[in-house]
Parts: sequence; C-alpha cells; structure tokens
Amino acid sequence: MIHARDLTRTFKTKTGPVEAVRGLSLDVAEGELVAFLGPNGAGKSTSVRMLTTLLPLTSGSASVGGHDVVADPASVRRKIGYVGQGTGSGPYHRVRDELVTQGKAQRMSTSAARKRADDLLGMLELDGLADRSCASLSGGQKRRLDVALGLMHTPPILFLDEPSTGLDPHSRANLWDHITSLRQASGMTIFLTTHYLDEADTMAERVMVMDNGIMIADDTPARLKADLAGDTIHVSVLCEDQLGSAAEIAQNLPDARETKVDGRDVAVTLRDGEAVLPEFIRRLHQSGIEAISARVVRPTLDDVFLGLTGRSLREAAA
Ligand SMILES: Nc1ncnc2c1ncn2[C@@H]1O[C@H](COP(=O)(O)OP(=O)(O)OP(=O)(O)O)[C@@H](O)[C@H]1O
Repeated sequence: MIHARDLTRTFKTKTGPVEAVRGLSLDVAEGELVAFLGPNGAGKSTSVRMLTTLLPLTSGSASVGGHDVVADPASVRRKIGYVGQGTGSGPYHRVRDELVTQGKAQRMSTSAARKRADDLLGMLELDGLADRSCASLSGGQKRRLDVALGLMHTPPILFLDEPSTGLDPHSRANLWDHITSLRQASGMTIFLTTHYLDEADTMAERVMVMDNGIMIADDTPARLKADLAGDTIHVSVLCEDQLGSAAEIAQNLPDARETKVDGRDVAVTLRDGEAVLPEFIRRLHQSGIEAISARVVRPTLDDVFLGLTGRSLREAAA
C-alpha cells in the first residue's frame, strides 16, 4: 500500500542545506498499522508530508495506494486520509456542516456527504454534538472530528501525524478505541507518527524508528525489544561474598548479554527472562547460593532506542 525507495528531502536554509530525510526506503502492506517513531527533528513529518503529496521529494520515489506520489498526486490524495498536527476545523462552523463541506470538497454529492457524515458521527460518538460549533468541542472530541474529516471520502489509507498529542490519558485511550474499531470495520491501512512510546508499543503491529533522517530499525515491537534491548533478570543474593560467583553464573546463562552487580543485586540482560529465570535460580541453588528475591524487567521501546543510539528517546522527545 505504501512503498518508498531512497527518499530524500533537503531544505535550503540561510545557514545551509538541511538534509531532513536521507535515503528512506519502506514498505507497508494493506491493512497494517505502522508507527513511525523518532526524536524531534528526526524527519518523520517531512517523510509523511512527502508520502501524502504535501511536499515535493528532493530525490527517490514513492507510491501510495498504487499511485506514484510525483506522477499522480491527485490519485494518491483520493486514496488517503491525512490527519495532521495542525488539522483544523473552522471554529464557528457546526460539526455536521464541517463534515459535509469536507465531503463536497472531495467531490461527493451533498446527499452522499450527509449520509457519510452521519455514519462517521455515529462511529466516532459525536452524534450528540452534530449541531454544536467546532470551537465548543473538548480536545478529545476535536481530535475525533479531525479523524472524521480525514475519513469522509472513505480512504483505504489513513495517515495520522501525532493524533493524540496534548490529550489527557483518558481521551487518548478513547481516541484509540475509536480508531481501532474503525480499522476493524474497514480494514484500513494506518501510518502513524507518535511521540508516545506506549502507544506505538500497544497499537502498532510494526514500528519504524527514524533518527537523523534515516531509518534505524523496522520490526514488530516484540522483536525490536527482544533483539535490541532484551529482558533483565534481577536476583538479590543473601550473602554478599557470593556475589562474584552469582555474577559468573549469570554471565553463563543461555543468551546472556551483559551482567551488572549493584549492592546485593545481580542483573543480567538476555532475550527471554521468564524462560531463563528458573534455570538461573536452579544453578544458583546448585552452587549453594541463596536468592532472596528475583524479578524480570521487560524492556520498553525507549530501551530499544537507547540500545540503537545511546540516547533516550523519551529525553530527546522532551
Ligand atoms: N520547511 C523547512 N525548512 C527548513 N528546515 C526544515 C523544514 N521543515 C523541516 N525542517 C528540518 O528538517 C528536519 C526534520 O524535521 P521534521 O519536522 O521532519 O522532524 P520530525 O521528526 O517530524 O520532528 P517532530 O517530532 O518535532 O515533529 C529538522 O531538522 C527540521 O528543522
């Protein structure tokens, strides 16, 4: 559904060229929900704007929904919905009128636009608000209206650029419930950029990580975490003088990557902590070492980014 090869975009600025995107290649299959992650300035929005025909490419090629973004941008636009960071509804317009106007701008007949607007108002639980002015909506309701506006022409592909930024946790969860049900009903392909690592982790089937204009990782959240970060088993031992032996046992566990000792705690990073923990305890016991507590800490996507770049994405985003 979305394919890009060696996409680049360089901006000319007074202080010299800025290479915002440097050779991006990606493929998104029909029906996938992919999250695009990266710190501020990584090149995510520039990439999305090129894929949605809002910005010319410097070089490379891309096709979206089967159409080339350079040769046939009008056909691309018919296949996509775009909910950008600053997508706005006219503040004084009524909610339903706004949707109908959007539908007509997409060349729908008035009756088809009214029908679609009512369907979307129902699906996004905005029907009680149809006659309210857009300015009177809450942040969460406004974002749901933005999504409805992007979906008026029933596009098979939806681009969401930081859809939940600024929403409180309840409104974020509510927005996602609605996007998930829309997706289940329509089988839409969704390309999402977000700063929320937990959102990417739980919602996306695939995560693409961008840094400095290039893609540095592209896989399922589970595989990225297992391959690039790993679980950490923490075991505390009763006798401090047995710490050295415990650390040696930890380092010899299957797939052990790194072992650290802190106080009475031995921490070992490996691929699958829960599977290896019983073996770790058994080997300690065999060597006469008593463990007084044990826990497995799962990695986050921030640990993945840290492993890839040495920087925290959470801090970079902040
Ligand atoms: N119109 C422009 N003119 C000059 N430089 C630009 C322009 N748009 C973007 N850039 C630069 O390109 C780089 C990538 O910006 P982009 O907005 O794509 O990053 P991003 O990953 O989307 O960041 P954010 O998460 O903050 O939205 C940045 O260095 C930015 O300053």
